[in-house]
Amino acid sequence: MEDCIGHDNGVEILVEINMICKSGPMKIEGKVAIVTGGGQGIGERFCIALLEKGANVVIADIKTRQGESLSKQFNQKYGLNHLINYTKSTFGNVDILCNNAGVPEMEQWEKVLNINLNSVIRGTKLAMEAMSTKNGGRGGIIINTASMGGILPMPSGPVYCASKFGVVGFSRSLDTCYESDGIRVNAICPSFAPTSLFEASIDSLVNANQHEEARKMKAIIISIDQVARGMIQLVEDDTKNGAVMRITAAKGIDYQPYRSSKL
Ligand SMILES: NC(=O)C1=CN([C@@H]2O[C@H](COP(=O)(O)OP(=O)(O)OC[C@H]3O[C@@H](n4cnc5c(N)ncnc54)[C@H](O)[C@@H]3O)[C@@H](O)[C@H]2O)C=CC1
Ligand SMILES: CC/C=C\C[C@H](O)/C=C/C=C\C=C\C=C\C(=O)[C@@H](O)C/C=C\CCC(=O)O
Repeated sequence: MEDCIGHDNGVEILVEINMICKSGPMKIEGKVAIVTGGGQGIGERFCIALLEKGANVVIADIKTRQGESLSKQFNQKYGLNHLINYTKSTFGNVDILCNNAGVPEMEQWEKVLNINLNSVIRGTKLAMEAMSTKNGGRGGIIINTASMGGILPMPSGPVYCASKFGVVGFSRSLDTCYESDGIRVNAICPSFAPTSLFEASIDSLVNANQHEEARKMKAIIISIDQVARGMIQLVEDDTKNGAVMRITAAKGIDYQPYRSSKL
């Protein structure tokens, strides 16, 4: 939650007032995490970061071959039982959900909304049922991958942008779930990170002769490691709930200030 606390030379001072949910950081070791779109790119890096912290990780990806091959690699590196490969069977005690799968702007715009927004809503609702302390669950954290395109307009990807604005609004609106269900929901908004999705978007711009736009995007690139660090920070910081984390080349990891979360 953020509120305006005053004015300084006409500039409103915004401050984040985040509810303190629990004392001490959330321990990731031994927790069960699901990462959608975990087969490559940002999601793959999320899986590694969670495994390094000792979580059990379920990789949920449409590219099953990639997911299976990663499972094998991760099992060798992080030991057996560190990977649970069938999402449904683990939903009983899921602690962390990273709703991360996503696609870039494409002609079939309904598909963009289905994957980038509807799946995030569906996944969140399913996980909340499993996590809710009201249903005997032990609470948990949901991190929805949005984008800086969920904060700023994107003339080259209006539907992608709409989907990510949706993810941000949805995640912020669920900040009350901690009180009733023991679940924190946060959104993470990276700028541009070097992945297949990013490369595909650059190619589309180049094919459309939008070289300047492509150049600008490449000039403010961040690393997928930075994004994973942000995700771990959101998981471990129990004070973050309904927060919108930005990750940009200009400012690194910080939070989007909003005037008020409530009507
Ligand atoms: N790369 C970038 O510059 C940025 C990406 N993002 C977001 O980060 C997330 C991950 O993107 P990247 O790693 O860049 O892309 P990527 O294309 O490298 O990886 C996306 C993964 O999601 C999977 N996926 C796609 N549709 C799926 C579905 N229906 N079910 C399950 N898995 C599915 C793909 O198979 C792929 O493994 C996306 O939500 C994207 O919008 C946000 C900001 C910046
Ligand atoms: C279409 C697919 C390509 C990339 C996917 C990605 O999700 C899209 C990102 C869209 C927009 C990114 C904008 C990034 C902007 C910046 O990093 C800086 O201009 C903003 C810097 C600081 C913002 C904080 C502030 O307002 O002070």
